[in-house]
Amino acid sequence: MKYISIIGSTGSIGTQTLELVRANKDLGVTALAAGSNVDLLEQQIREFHPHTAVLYDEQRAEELRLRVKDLEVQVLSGPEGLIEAASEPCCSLVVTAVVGMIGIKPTMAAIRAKKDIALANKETLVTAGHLIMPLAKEYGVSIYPVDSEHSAIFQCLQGESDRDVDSLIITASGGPFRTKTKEELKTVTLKDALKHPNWSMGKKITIDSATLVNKGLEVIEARWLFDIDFDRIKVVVQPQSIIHSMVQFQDGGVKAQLGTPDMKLPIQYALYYPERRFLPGDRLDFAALGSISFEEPPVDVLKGLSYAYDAGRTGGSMPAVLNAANEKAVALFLQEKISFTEIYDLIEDAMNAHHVIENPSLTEVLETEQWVYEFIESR
Ligand SMILES: NC(=O)C1=CN([C@@H]2O[C@H](COP(=O)(O)OP(=O)(O)OC[C@H]3O[C@@H](n4cnc5c(N)ncnc54)[C@H](OP(=O)(O)O)[C@@H]3O)[C@@H](O)[C@H]2O)C=CC1
Ligand SMILES: CC(=O)[C@@H](O)[C@H](O)COP(=O)(O)O
Ligand SMILES: [Mn+2]
Repeated sequence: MKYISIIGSTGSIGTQTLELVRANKDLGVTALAAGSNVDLLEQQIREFHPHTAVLYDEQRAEELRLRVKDLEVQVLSGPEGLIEAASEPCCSLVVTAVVGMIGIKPTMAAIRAKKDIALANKETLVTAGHLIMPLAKEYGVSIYPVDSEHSAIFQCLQGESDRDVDSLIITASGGPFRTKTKEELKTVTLKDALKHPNWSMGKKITIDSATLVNKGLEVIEARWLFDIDFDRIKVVVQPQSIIHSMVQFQDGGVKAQLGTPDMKLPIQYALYYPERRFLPGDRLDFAALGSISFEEPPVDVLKGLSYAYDAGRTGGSMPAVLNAANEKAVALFLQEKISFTEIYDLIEDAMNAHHVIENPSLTEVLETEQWVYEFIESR
């Protein structure tokens, strides 16, 4: 039996992870954590019987405590609750499926408790990769990528030697605004931005795909996961999202991982690595597909990717600035308080105003996040 904890169990990645638990009798759940969705977390507790359940929101946690008092489950709240869920003694792997920098501390706690990590929460590596990767090494913990592109690269790298790798080629769908002009982008709506062409995901990452910030975050995530320079990480638009990413080798050969757009494959690969398991679902029908195409990323219009290369190459606290400004800007866009293109303005202004801290500590990363929020609020 393999026991897992899921931080962010009520979201897109969390619920798909639980579908896999439901389908595989050798998986069990020790802890489930979410933000405020009391109804769904109650259902999940009744079905999966974790020892620990966490709602970040203390009031909702109190409501949950009353609702599940017939069960043997401890209900916790707040940042300490997330840390406890991530360090549950019986679990061997933590799925980090929470959205945003709130994932940093539970991920570090899980590593210190010697849990392997199935990492979906890319914001943690983007902002604190310089702390997370050495910590994982120190504690002998594996970090398995769940993000589809990074899982694809990880799959392509199996059986290969690092010294034979020339470059990583991350594919991008281009999002719903792939072919828009700068002028057209000014009038797009929230509804337009939430229509991802290929993937069904949480709202924040769906907006990030539309701005190309998602691809930028993924470039920085790849830099940490695969310990490779930015010059050797390339991005190509592959609008059908059939090729999930590729690795080019020194001899010119290229390996790609292909599949239908279904996150259950990368999640399952991370849960069972190095074993592959049967997974029901549609299979690719190449003849019916006819063709797959490639394009240059439209970096002059969708500026998220360029910001990320700049932030990544600058290093230090700059990726945290990019990420925090984006998290705040996307939240404002989702509340329809700013326009789509103002997401770029907020990121650019925050990055321009920031004085970089080299090799920031965790405290400095979190202070940088706070500085960005205050900077944006004071504008
Ligand atoms: N969805 C996808 O297909 C993919 C997602 N990812 C990455 O995975 C992560 C999760 O994305 P996704 O599943 O789409 O996001 P969702 O918005 O669907 O889910 C987010 C989850 O995080 C929980 N959460 C939010 N705030 C807190 C908090 N303060 N404390 C505890 N839990 C909290 C939510 O709980 P509640 O429901 O209560 O708000 C929910 O369970 C992101 O980093 C994303 O970039 C990467 C690749 C693909
Ligand atoms: C499923 C997944 O991993 C997402 O990150 C997805 O890749 C988003 O697609 P684009 O950012 O390429 O539109
Ligand atoms: Mn991805």
